Amino acid sequence: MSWWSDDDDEDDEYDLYDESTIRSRPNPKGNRPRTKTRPEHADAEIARVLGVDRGRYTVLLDEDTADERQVTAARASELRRKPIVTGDRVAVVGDTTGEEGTLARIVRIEPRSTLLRRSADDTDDVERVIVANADQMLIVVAAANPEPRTRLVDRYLVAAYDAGIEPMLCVTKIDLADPAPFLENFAGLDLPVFTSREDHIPVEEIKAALVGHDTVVVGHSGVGKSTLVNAIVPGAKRATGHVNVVTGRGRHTSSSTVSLRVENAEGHGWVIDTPGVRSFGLGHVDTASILKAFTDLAAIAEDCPRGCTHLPDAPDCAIIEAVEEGRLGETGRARLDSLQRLLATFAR
Ligand SMILES: Nc1nc2c(ncn2[C@@H]2O[C@H](COP(=O)(O)OP(=O)(O)OP(=O)(O)O)[C@@H](O)[C@H]2O)c(=O)[nH]1
Ligand SMILES: [Zn+2]
Repeated sequence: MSWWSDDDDEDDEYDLYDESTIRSRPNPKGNRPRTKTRPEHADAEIARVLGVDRGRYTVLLDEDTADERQVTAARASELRRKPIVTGDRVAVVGDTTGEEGTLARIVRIEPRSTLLRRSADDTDDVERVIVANADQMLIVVAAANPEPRTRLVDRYLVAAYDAGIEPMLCVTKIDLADPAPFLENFAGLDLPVFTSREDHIPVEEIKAALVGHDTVVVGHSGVGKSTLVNAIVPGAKRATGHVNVVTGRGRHTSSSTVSLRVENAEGHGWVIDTPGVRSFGLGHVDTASILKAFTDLAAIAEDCPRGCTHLPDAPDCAIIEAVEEGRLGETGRARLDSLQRLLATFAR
């Protein structure tokens, strides 16, 4: 089962294993809620969640110090069903030595700077969280085999914009097709673009963009994402698969989300590699969160009539007027086209 398909349900089966079986003594003072009288876990240490696997969390403690270590942890029952995801910063207590067979306990989720979410499909308002605290998204798409799909990239872009995450694009397999026609679709966006082929991956260029950031890497199965990640993070050992020449689909060879450290002479950053995405519903996205990614256009939209859709038939739309008057320069038209394409497809 894909980790994307239903994280919450997975937790159900494993609730058995969390620390709820270890009860604290009953509160002698009576009926105030137990959480209020509990110590505030002042001794808790803050850790980075590297990965989640069947109710167990791999967390990193004392990051960037001599004591840095990976620890296995379970969620405390007081967290109830709050999802904890890769990239979360959490407070852990208990045995945090990380020694074989030990299990620490996650008692708190720290406030998140960003949260990448999806819904089961576009009509679903229930959100699932995917990755926390990423500030960049690297969208990997193949120039061919499988054929690039503008709409899928649009979906990633909207998810990133909605979360306040900066998107970047890497087109792989440029030995198989010229990526230029596909890239024209995104000419109006401030989207850094890398192009890559297996025998000539721009490793240093990509690393330079990743160092100092937490980057979630997304892409459809078979696009060469693992090949790319393995090149950027030597030793990552992301499983690579083979594309079925008939269907163009890859086998789902990388099935879990992992955090990998990416390094160069300047420093390091984190790459969060997600398994091939099959569904990426955007039922929770609204017009405002798409528009806010187009900073310049958003400023102009303040002069739009109330409730303006900014779509081609919108009366007195200030953005459309600005573009028609040439006030947004040569790229203005392309940016408006991109905005309208995303709004028409995803906004509600
Ligand atoms: N021609 C060509 N093939 C490539 C390139 N990059 C990767 N491939 C091949 O594409 C296939 C899929 O690559 P992976 O790296 O496994 O793709 P993935 O996106 O990680 O796929 P999953 O593991 O299924 O998520 C492999 O056979 C690679 O050798 C490229 O630049 N050009
Ligand atoms: Zn408008």
